[in-house]
Amino acid sequence: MIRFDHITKQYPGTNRPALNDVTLEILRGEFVFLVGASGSGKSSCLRLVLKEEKPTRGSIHVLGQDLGSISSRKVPYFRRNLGVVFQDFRLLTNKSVYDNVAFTLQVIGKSKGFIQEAVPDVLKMVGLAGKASRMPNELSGGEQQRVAIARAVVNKPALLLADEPTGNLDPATSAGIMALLERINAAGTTVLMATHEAGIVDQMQRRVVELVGGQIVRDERHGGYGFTAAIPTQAPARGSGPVDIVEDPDFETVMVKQRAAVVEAEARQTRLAAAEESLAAQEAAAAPSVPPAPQRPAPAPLPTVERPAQRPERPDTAPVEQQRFVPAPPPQPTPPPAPTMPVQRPILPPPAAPLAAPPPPAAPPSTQSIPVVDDEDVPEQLSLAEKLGLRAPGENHDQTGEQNVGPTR
Ligand SMILES: Nc1ncnc2c1ncn2[C@@H]1O[C@H](COP(=O)(O)OP(=O)(O)OP(=O)(O)O)[C@@H](O)[C@H]1O
Repeated sequence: MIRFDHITKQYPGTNRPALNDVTLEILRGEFVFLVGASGSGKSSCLRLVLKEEKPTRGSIHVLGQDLGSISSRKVPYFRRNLGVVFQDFRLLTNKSVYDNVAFTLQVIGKSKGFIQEAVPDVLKMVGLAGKASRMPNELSGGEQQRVAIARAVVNKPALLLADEPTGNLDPATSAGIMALLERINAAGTTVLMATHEAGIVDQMQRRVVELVGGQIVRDERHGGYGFTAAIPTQAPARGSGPVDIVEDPDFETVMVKQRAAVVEAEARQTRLAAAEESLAAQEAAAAPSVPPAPQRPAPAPLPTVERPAQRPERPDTAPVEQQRFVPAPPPQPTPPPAPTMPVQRPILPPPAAPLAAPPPPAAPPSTQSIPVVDDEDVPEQLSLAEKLGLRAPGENHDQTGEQNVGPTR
């Protein structure tokens, strides 16, 4: 699903790498937490998977594709197989909940009929079926994040990347968001989540990959947050009830459809990767001065066993061995010693009723700056559609995104 082979990432103008010789493999269906102190390289990992950044050294394979062989022009198509959720939600503030989710499908040219079926389904899955016509500023923070998750998964991605998705939420609301991500993972979507939330990681006991100074220092099958828990976590607010995620009786029907769609999307991606490999081989044969592309490993077989509807795959079937990664000592300046304070393990509340918190102001869309290194790099400022991988960088589009949207090939 994701493979980093000896990845080093050094940003221009810096004197030490953000990631230093990182080798990591994440298999289909896993739920992986990426933890580590601020600046340890978590977001850099996610940006590399998204191909927002290029590694300085090493190779990355995602969904069977060597990212080094994907041209800038094809990056948006590659990203259609990924869902991305950010800490600041990044909703379109002038569009309703329904339209925020539908927008993702409109820009990739899905039919009106498809959108009219898919959007209510996914809103049901995230527990917002009754709030489709609300505007983002009429929602709580947790609800806004659920819209963002709905938007990320409506296209049935095989892989969901989440960069601190609970960073702006209180503990009770965070627990609800995590329950939702667990259910999405149970439907077959692989989840890679960067987080500082010790309580969540400790509670879920999923695979944990810990970074210190750009190197993996721990890769545990059933991990807790570990020594990086220096960042204080809030106790649940008094009176904040647990969060109702999905109590709709049709929920399991929706999840069955979601599972089938993810399997289908993976099969489509495998076929696409094989076709692109064949095309690359033909192009290489036609241009003898270009060295042949390194051979890609055969795609892993598709899952043949349905996962249980209620429970995600438990770690005892996970393919990772505890503490299997023992990194070499970092050659760069030694990272600060791990804090010796005991790990905080706040108890997460059980899922149940929605919070009545006042809606926070919608976060403005973030414009992340990406350094330009050469012509192959993605442009510095990306629009939302570009950021979502739904439109080629630099491609013309209108202001609202409601007109002239469609497939870019
Ligand atoms: N665009 C950039 N240009 C230069 N340096 C960068 C850039 N992005 C990140 N870095 C540096 O790379 C290192 C890793 O940053 P990264 O954002 O990956 O860390 P992180 O673990 O996600 O941190 P946080 O938890 O605070 O988000 C840091 O030292 C950071 O300053």
